[in-house]
Amino acid sequence: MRTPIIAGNWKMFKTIVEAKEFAQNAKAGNTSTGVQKVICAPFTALPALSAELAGTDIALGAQNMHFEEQGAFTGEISPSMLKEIGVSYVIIGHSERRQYFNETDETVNKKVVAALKADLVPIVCVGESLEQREAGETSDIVRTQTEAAFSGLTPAQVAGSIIAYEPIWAIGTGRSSTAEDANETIAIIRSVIAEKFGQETAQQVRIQYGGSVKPENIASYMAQPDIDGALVGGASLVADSYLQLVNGASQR
Ligand SMILES: O=C[C@H](O)COP(=O)(O)O
Repeated sequence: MRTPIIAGNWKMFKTIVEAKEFAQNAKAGNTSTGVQKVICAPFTALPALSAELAGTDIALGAQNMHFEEQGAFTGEISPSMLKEIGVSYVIIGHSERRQYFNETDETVNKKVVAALKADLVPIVCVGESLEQREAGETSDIVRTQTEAAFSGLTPAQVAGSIIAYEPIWAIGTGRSSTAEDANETIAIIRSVIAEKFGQETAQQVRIQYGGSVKPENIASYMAQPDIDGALVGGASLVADSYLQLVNGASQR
């Protein structure tokens, strides 16, 4: 049985003061068990969150990192810098980074390799645009992105990673994929993992859905057999809403 995982992706929201306030509220209302909880915050808020959330079961994630350990890469953050401040997860290949910051399948792969080497759990994002969906290319796109992201890795490394299926047209739009459609594409991603790394790995790797997930619809996603949680943007910004998502996932 795969443990559900609810990861909040705050994107470029929250100052340190706002992040601390979230952490205090989340700690006060955090009663659910059986769900892995992760908050992926802006770099600047991570040290304060690390201190506030110490001793809780809410883990910290970053939203990006460089694949090199150090070097002349102005503005970048390395895997060990994240580890040093108590980060355990890192989102890699989010569609916003692919779209606005030149992230490619090749850099995604390098980052996944570097994250695992540094003992960070990568949350690898894949997903199609509306144009690609309407052209019937969804399964080809997620196949290509999944194969590329995990190229050269061992089955154990893949089993320990998280995949987030996020159809780009559903991100921040309020237009979520139906739970059935999301499950269908996630099952395709799982079958790609099975082909490349074996059935056992495919049954172990956790695959989230992301795109306009809210407390009101989380249960419908969690009721699907292949959906193991959610990567949530907007609805993870308020502690009460984030905890409701966690509660929804714990009732699976
Ligand atoms: O990483 C999270 C996703 O981009 C989803 O964002 P959203 O929940 O605001 O649609």
